[in-house]
Amino acid sequence: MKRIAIQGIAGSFHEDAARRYFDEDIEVVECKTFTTVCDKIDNDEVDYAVMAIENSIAGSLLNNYQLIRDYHLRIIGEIYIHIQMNLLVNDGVKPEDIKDIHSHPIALRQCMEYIEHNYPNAQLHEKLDTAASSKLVSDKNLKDAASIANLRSAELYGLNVLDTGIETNKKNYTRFWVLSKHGNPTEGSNKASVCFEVGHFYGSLAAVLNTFAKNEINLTKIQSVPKIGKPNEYMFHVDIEWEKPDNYDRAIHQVLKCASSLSILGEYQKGNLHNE
Ligand SMILES: O=C(O)C(=O)C[C@]1(C(=O)O)C=C[C@@H](O)C=C1
Repeated sequence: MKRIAIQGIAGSFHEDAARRYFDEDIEVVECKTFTTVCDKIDNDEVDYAVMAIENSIAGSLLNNYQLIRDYHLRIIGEIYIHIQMNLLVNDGVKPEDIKDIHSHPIALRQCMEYIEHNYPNAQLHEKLDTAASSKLVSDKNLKDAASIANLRSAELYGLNVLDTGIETNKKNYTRFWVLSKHGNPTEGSNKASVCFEVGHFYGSLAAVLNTFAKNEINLTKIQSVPKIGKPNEYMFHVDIEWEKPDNYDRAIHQVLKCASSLSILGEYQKGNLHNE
């Protein structure tokens, strides 16, 4: 059975992403931090990892770009999960009892309008993941607290659903990458994630982007990530898609001539969007 590392515990969105991507029996290895996730792949303790890279409301997880580069991990796939948030409580807890709300910081951000409108005086507590907040509320049998998490965590930890669909924007998606230590391009790849640096002179970034355009390569995301310890220096991470593999090969060849460094982090199949 494949072993998959995630940041978080059973019932988190990471677990959901892992189970949906592999669509077979997997063993989920729970980790406290993303660094532990990377260590586990590096030490061959797991076969793959699933890692959130961006959310349609909260934006990119910049530190995860850095980790993937530092650990030389390969991106072998991606999956988009439709994120729906729920307010979960123990038996007998009513809305007026709630003084504390526990969740992952990004999940709290996704529900801020609801919280401010319904629980303006509640104390917010940031936890490592949404499921850990449900587990805490349940384990301690808190009668004045709620967690914000998904429905599976309510089932797993025996909580009741007080309110559902509480995220501010209903088009709330998180994109997860599937990572491995080694890995060849996935068969039938039509997407790649690459990162590069350019010199500090006019037109250097434009030259790289024009090379993609000229070769009919569709740029789906560009993200600049600061280089730690080197002020004003950035790595550019781009996601690109193609219809004809030859166009991709030619574009990469040409980019090598105009970028000062180029790494291909992974070539994989464009991910599907999964609804809850
Ligand atoms: O806390 C969880 O359940 C997670 O899987 C983490 C996470 C994230 O990192 O953004 C995943 C999806 C949601 O956007 C909220 C939280």
